[in-house]
Amino acid sequence: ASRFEGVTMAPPDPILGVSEAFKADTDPKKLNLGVGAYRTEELQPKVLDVVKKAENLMLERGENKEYLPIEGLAAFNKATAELLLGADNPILQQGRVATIQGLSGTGSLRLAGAFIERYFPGAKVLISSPTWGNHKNIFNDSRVPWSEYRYYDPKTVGLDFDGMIADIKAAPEGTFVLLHGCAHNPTGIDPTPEQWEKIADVIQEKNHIPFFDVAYQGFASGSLDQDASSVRLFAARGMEVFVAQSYSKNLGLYAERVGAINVICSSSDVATRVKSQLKRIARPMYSNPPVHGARIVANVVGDPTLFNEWKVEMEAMAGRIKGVRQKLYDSLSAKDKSGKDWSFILKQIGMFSFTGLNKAQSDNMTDKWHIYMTKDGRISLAGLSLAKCEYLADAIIDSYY
Ligand SMILES: Cc1ncc(COP(=O)(O)O)c(CN[C@@](C)(CC(=O)O)C(=O)O)c1O
Repeated sequence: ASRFEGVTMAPPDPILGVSEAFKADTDPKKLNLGVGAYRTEELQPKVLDVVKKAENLMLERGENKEYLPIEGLAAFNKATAELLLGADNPILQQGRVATIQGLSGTGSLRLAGAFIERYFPGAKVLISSPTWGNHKNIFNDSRVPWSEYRYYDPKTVGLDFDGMIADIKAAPEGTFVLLHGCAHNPTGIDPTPEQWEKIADVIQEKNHIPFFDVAYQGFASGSLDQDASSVRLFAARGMEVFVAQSYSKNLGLYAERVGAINVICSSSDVATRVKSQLKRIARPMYSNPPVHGARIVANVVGDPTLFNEWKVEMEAMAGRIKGVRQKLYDSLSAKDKSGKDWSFILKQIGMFSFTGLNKAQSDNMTDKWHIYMTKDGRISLAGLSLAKCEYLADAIIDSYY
């Protein structure tokens, strides 16, 4: 008998497990609207042209494979903080940001979770209801307690803003409030600029610590600056802020695992100490991060021509998704005689649409129509083509009623 008798079978991941089921499906009509990974109109993965150009540059230079420092590639850390806050942000000149290159968004969130567990014993993280499924795993495994603030209102298929504010206000002073910088996952519903001001007010009033997860900067609206406006608003108020970043979606570096954790601190002295302790946590966790993707980001951002080309490609990706949103809305509106209002599909932003389909209805989408989606009713429009919108609309209407 094995020594591992006690090890039971883990359930498939609610998001990544959907891709596994999709791969196993042999039906030619199958459609993967599960994982938030960008596909072209031909439903193929996309390596951005600027990424290929940056890699060719790197190959010509023949760079070495020496270990990076624990905190990552310096040129990347500089570029990522400037992208987030704006290169001319006085916070950067004052040296008040501790930036550590992390293993993409997930690894950066995890590093922050370990830091919170170590330096804020008893503190809790407040996460949106619903939120990205892996947030709960990350804080559970970091041994940081969490609870939820109201976010999605099924009645209005919109933001339950009053509920959100009330729950943040009711949390014990010094709670970490996890906020999606833009393109909320899974709802695709973002606060308005006025609502962000009020969210910042209540967080300041309660002396909470804002913790942004920025996984879609530039990918949501097509503008890097617009998508960072919520974070910059909080930073401009002089708050100390955690911000996790990811280049999986906006630069298509999914499997390169490129991201960062930024801690905006009240002084450069504090930032220096915070950075030193984040390094101390990273060293026994993975020692130092992978160099390839970080060099790609540094090269793209560091070269004005490549940087501008990246912005054009990002706008094109965001634009393609807006195009399928419109086509899906038109198809549903044309086919659905019930008069249901499907306009939430147009109002939502980013790569997801929260359809309101329940688990049984989502199962029907898969079992009968071979359309793969997460069981919370989320569909990734990044995996949808214009050509497939009619088919998807038929499946949604068949499953809804
Ligand atoms: C809000 C949010 N934060 C962090 C991440 C982490 O991404 P990274 O580790 O690759 O940087 C994701 C990715 N969420 C995806 C796109 C993929 C996933 O589940 O990992 C999703 O389908 O929701 C995300 O949606």
